[in-house]
Formats: sequence, C-alpha cells, structure tokens
Amino acid sequence: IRDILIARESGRIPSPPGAPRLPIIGNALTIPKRAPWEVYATWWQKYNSDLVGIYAFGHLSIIVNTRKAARELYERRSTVYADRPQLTMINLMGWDFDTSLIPYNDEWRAHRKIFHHNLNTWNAPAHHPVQLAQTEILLKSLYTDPHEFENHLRRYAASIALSIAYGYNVDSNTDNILKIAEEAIDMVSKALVPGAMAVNAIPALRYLPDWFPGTGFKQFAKRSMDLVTKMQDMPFAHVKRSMAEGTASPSVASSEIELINARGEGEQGEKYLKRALGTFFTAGADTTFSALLTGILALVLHPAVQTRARAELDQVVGRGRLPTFADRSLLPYVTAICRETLRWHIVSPLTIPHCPTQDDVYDGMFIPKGTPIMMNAWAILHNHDPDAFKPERFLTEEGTLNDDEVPFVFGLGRRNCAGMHFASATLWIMMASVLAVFNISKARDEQGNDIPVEVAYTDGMVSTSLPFRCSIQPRDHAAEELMEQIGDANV
Ligand code: HEM
Repeated sequence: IRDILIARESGRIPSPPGAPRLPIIGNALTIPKRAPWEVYATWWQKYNSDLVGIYAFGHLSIIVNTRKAARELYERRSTVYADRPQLTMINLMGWDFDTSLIPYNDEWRAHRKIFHHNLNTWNAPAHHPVQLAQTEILLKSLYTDPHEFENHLRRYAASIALSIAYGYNVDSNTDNILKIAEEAIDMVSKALVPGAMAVNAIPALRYLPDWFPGTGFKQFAKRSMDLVTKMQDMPFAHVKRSMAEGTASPSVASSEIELINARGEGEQGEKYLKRALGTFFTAGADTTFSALLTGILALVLHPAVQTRARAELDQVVGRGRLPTFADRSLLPYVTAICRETLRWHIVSPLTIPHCPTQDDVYDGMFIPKGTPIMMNAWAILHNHDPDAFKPERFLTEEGTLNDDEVPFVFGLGRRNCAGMHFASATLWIMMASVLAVFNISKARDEQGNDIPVEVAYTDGMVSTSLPFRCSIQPRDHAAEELMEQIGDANV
C-alpha cells in the first residue's frame, strides 16, 4: 500500500519498460501487427522484465510475459485483476452482453453461475451424448467430402455450441443463425484490433453527428448491434416457443429457464440467461474450431505421432467401434496429443485483457487502475524446443500423463475460460475418432508430388491456421465399414 501511495503521489515508481516511444503517439506506429506475442516475448529478454509496457496516445497497456508474474497477478491478486477494460466500440456494437467482455459485477457473477452449473468438471459429461452425436456427423462428412474438412470442422464446433446452449441443430454452413453469429464475431474482431477504431482511444467521438466525416464507425456499430440482438433473440425465442409447445430438446436454455421460473427470478433472470447463452457461441465456436484445425495440421505434419496414437487406440478400443469418453483414461498418448495441440499453437496467444480495479505495484513497477493487462501465454509456453510437436512433453517415463495440463492456454484466475473442460473434451473426442479411422497426410498434386503445408496463422485475438490442403482417407477396409455404419440422417 505504501508503494502505491508513493507511486500515485510522486510518480517515482516506474512503469513497466518497453520499446522507445515518440511524443504523443507513443508506440502506436510500431505496435507489431504480425504475431505480436512473438515480438513481446523478445521484449521480455531485451528489457529483462516480467512485465513490458506499450503506450499509444497516452494509454498504457501491459504484457505479462512470465508464469511467475501471471500467477502472482491473476491468481494471488485475483480479486484485483478480475475486471475487463471497457472499450467504447464494444458498447456501441452491442457486445456488452458477452461474459468474456463485461465488467466484474453482479451480472458477470450470474453468467459464471450458469456456466459453472452446466460446464464444470462434474457437469460437462452430461453433454457427452451431444459431442458424440456431432462427432459421428463430422466423421461421415469427412468420409464423404474430405476436401471440405475445414468447413466440416467449423460447422462441428458451431453445432456443438448451439446444440448445448439451445438444443439447436445447425443443418448446414449456410444456416441463418450461424451466418448471423459469424458476421457479428467477424465485426467485433475487426473493432478490437488495437488502433483500428479511433473512438476506442477518444470516446468523445461517439457524440459527433452521423453526417460528420470519419464517423463511419457509427454505421458499423449499428449493423453489429442489429446482428448481436438477432443472434441472442432468435434461438432464445425458439427455445421458449418449443417449451410452450412441449417439443423442446434438452439444452442449457430449457433447464435454466425452468430454474428461473421455479426461483421466481423473472425478467432479470431471463435477461442474464439470454446474454450468457449468446456467449456459448461467441466464446466457444471460433476458439474450438481453431484448436481442432491445429490438431489436424499437427497430424498432417507428424505421421509418426499418428502411428503411435493408432497403436494405442487399436489396443484399447479395437477395430470394431469408435472411441468413446469411457476410453479417455486409457488413452494417455491421445490426451497428450491434445495438450500438445493446445500448446503448440495457442488459440488466444495474448488471452483476453484483464484490468486492475485499483492502483497496484508489481516487482517495483507501477500498474495504474484500469490498465489493460494481457497475459502472453505464447511466451509462457514456448520456452523449450517450442516449435517441435512433442506429445511426450505431457507424459511420464512410464507413459502415463504428467501433471502439466497447460492451464495458461485457458487463462488464469477468476476470468479463466468457463468452458475449458468442455472444450478439451470436444478436442479429445474429435482427435481420438479421426485418428481411429483416418490416415491424414499431405495432399498430392497432379504429378503425384506432396503439396507443401505451411504453418501460418492469423494474428487476431483468436489466432487460426490459414487454409492448408491435406488428404483424409479411411485407414483401411475396417475403417470404411465403421464409416458405412454411421447413420447419415443428419449429414
Ligand atoms: C479450445 C477452446 C477454447 C480456448 C483455447 C479458450 C480460451 C479462453 C481464454 C484464453 C479465455 C480468457 C481467459 C482470461 O481472460 O484469463 C477464455 C474465456 C472464456 N471462455 Fe474460453 N476457450 C475455449 C473454448 C470455450 C468454450 C467451448 C466455451 C463455452 C461454451 C468458452 C467460454 C468462455 C467464457 C465464458 C470466457 C469468459 C470468462 C470470463 O470472462 O469470466 N470457452 N477462453
């Protein structure tokens, strides 16, 4: 407390070090656009500091580059670091419903209760039947139309999120609700790129009249608001309608609505529920898709990993059926592949910014209240032979799983990922099932030469592999027979 008082009154405690800055604009012109997490990791060594600072137009943001600092700030001081910075554009675009963006307040607590109630370690298995059914649809789609694997994986991740939340079945990649939600997410990703929207740095711009030059952001925000409202209202209304008709499929929405009615929580309860349910898709679909695609990319590039996984699967599951969650504890190598997938390319390398609710000091550096703080999970998990894909990192010498569950990938502290057990289960069942029946290899050109596969990713808050080509073929006749047995009613 003494340090903080001194810092506030005298400004003598320094801020975290960082790259040289220009007057007024600070580092605005030099904020890295390509893989910023890799650049910030080099600053950690260059400035020999757990925290590094970036200034743009007088605003400080801090990057946490070490596990020691991440654990201290996000976990030991978790009550202080559980807030989120509030960007003007988020509110104008209607995204102030999203659990991962709202402040640390009563509404956030109500959302987290809903997530906890439905997706914690004990309750997540209740959704296994949906995950298994969707996995069968995925396998059949990969079997019949392997070239479209990226689209199949996208639809799989989205379908799982929407079926769990609303019992809603996505029947194609052109599904109306899916299209609305994807456009809404695309718009918010653009608005969140640092420096993309001047109104985030100068909130007063929102009061300029619509005709004023440079206020295109207002039209952009209105379109987003419209999409975001539909994205939440349409599936929620569908659940309420089908509950009234007695035709509702089991879902988080229907069971929580019953609880709200039983507890008499009325309109307020429904409002919070509707907004939390919207987050099932916004936080769960793109992130899961990114991890699934990385899993396939890793398999294409590492045939020896596939061979070892198949030996394990054949021994435990045999060739007459598909893997189920009951096999999970007996398949440590497959689980290690999933953990290495999450580590090898981190879905959200800089995670989502937190901010402190009061002034603070860490290791002699001053952190003003409200400063956006990003944990560089990429730097934390990319220390030893970082680019190699080695599932063995997660195994003991005896071949059992070690204690390392890559927690940084899902964030830390009170705002950590509310769907992590569920997401890990989806990744696991997809990888186990695909490995059990398919050979994944490089695609060939017309001359029969392997088409090279490049490891290249997008740079946003959710970082996803750029498109690549590969061949997905049934392993053998036994695998083909299994594929033929899968019903194609939903494909
Ligand atoms: C592989 C898939 C996923 C990854 C890598 C991932 C990662 C993350 C990360 C890094 C955060 C920010 C944590 C922090 O600020 O400290 C987060 C937040 C969150 N995630 Fe996930 N996530 C995944 C899937 C899911 C799924 C499937 C759901 C739900 C259906 C979900 C729900 C949430 C929610 C609600 C938050 C906001 C938590 C809060 O602010 O209180 N995530 N996730």
